[in-house]
Amino acid sequence: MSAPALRLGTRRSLLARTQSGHVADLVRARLGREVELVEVTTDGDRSQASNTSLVGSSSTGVFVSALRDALLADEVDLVVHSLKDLPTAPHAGLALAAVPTREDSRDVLVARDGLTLGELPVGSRLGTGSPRRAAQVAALGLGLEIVPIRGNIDTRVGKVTAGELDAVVLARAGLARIDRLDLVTETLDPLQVLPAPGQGALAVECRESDTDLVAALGEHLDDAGTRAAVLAERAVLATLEGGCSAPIGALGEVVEGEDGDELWVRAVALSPDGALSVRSSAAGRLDDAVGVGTRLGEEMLADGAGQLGQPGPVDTQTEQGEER
Ligand SMILES: NCc1[nH]cc(CCC(=O)O)c1CC(=O)O
Repeated sequence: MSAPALRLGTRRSLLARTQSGHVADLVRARLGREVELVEVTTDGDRSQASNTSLVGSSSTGVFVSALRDALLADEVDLVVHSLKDLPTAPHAGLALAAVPTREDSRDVLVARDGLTLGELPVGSRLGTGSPRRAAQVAALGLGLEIVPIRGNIDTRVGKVTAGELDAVVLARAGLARIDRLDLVTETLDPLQVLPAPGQGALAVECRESDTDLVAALGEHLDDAGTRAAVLAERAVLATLEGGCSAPIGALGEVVEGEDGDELWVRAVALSPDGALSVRSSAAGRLDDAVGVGTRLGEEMLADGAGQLGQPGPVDTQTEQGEER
């Protein structure tokens, strides 16, 4: 008798289904297991359906927690998250079984008339719901008006098409996954806009107690370079979260060094208006990814990253309000 089909829990949105379908294909091809997609309805999806505001709930990760609940209730065997939506703290009973090879981690501009950031006239309206994107775009000093927006990719792009906004900033990976890279008018250089920790990467999560599945996913789906990069980026974030509420960007990259692969990490913390920022970088070995990221975060705190925050209960780290 062959093993029963693995149940892969997924949200209903186009991006979620595409990501889940991609991992299901990898599992079929590399583990030789049958996979069945099981739809999990999240509070976030429900409140979108009823058009209720999500304000206040995105910080707790409604999209992530519904999938995790389904895992813990044994309704599904594995789930796929956008890694940048995962809280930095590990979840009891769950294992980050695999981090597959990531998509391009950069942010992109989708602007009217094919314009790039530098070509947008002063006073142009640029939409983003991400404090990290808002602060970094403001820091460029282009005189753009930053307009807070939320909603899924279609909703955000639709505001440009409708003429309500001149441009929006999105994750390139999201557009790539839904096959809409044709919308991109500029890919933003990480020297100007550093992506969110984990951006462009997927997290494959399952029950820690499913040790065979954890091992098989780790062996066949995990990409060591991607895992090292995102572990370092998340270690920067976790370290800064302790003493800093400022928006943070971080990007780890694996480069070939003289003695084999090296991990390079760049990070930025900014005041919400982008006027102040602390930037730093660090390098190290892939098997010391968490150490590299942690030391980088500590150095940024020593450089004053803890003094960049803002008053009020604004959750600057979540970018989930933008997805849905
Ligand atoms: N902001 C929410 C979000 N969470 C994950 C993605 C897709 C890209 C990724 O996997 O990093 C997006 C869309 C975006 O940022 O434009």
